[in-house]
Amino acid sequence: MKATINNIQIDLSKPIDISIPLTNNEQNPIAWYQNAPEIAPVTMGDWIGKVSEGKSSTNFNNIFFNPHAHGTHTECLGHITRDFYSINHCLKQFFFTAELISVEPKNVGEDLIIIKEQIELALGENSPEAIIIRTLPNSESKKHLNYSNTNPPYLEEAAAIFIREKGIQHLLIDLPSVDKEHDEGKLLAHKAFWNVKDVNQVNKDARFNCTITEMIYVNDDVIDESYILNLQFASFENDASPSKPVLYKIEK
Ligand SMILES: N[C@@H](CC(=O)c1ccccc1NC=O)C(=O)O
Repeated sequence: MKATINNIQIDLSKPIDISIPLTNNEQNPIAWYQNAPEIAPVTMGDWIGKVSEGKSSTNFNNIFFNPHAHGTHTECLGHITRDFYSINHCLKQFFFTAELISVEPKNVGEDLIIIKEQIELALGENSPEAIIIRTLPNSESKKHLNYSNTNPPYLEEAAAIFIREKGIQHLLIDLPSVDKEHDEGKLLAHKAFWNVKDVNQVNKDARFNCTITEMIYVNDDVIDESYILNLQFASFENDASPSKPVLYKIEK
């Protein structure tokens, strides 16, 4: 099935899924000092919600997980504000022009940092609605890592300001955070991207409709270029929700 969006043609039968599957074992990626997610049958007395156990006609699992800690998720500025803002209210459109770029974070002291100049160079003249940042090296282990206390790479504040000033509304990255793991709550890149000046009293010109998606994984065979992004998430009324970003190649 092909679709033409403005003058752009995409093939809906060729989705490129850049989400990470969520499982209930140690193979699942983990961040922020959590244990693995739990997916297990409901039990009531000696009844167990699992067909293979012989008592239930259906498989009927409870799931316990944390959107920020356990995989691909999309968040709104409610992630850092005193007041409650929900991703389900902030994000009401789901198709965007997008640019995939690959960058190798730079060694600065003990940190690995993505700097403004790298984003600027990789974007060139492009002004997409969404930017997808694939960090190099692009090890498959990103789908299984326990990031806790590993000080993963992050975006410098100037890079986040640059992305905001470019008018880019959606930022997707294959790391657990756009900010340094232990930063005493400074959250410089989050604040810069959303233009949040005071988390206790959100300014009117904060970017309420902009989102950050973390812990994606983009396979090596997907090349850096322009795509159409379909950014979907489960309709949780929460600052963040597990999400399923999907790319479509632009057919020339
Ligand atoms: N860096 C923050 C913590 C932080 O960023 C964070 C903590 C728990 C869950 C998610 C977090 N950030 C996600 O982008 C701090 O050190 O206070």
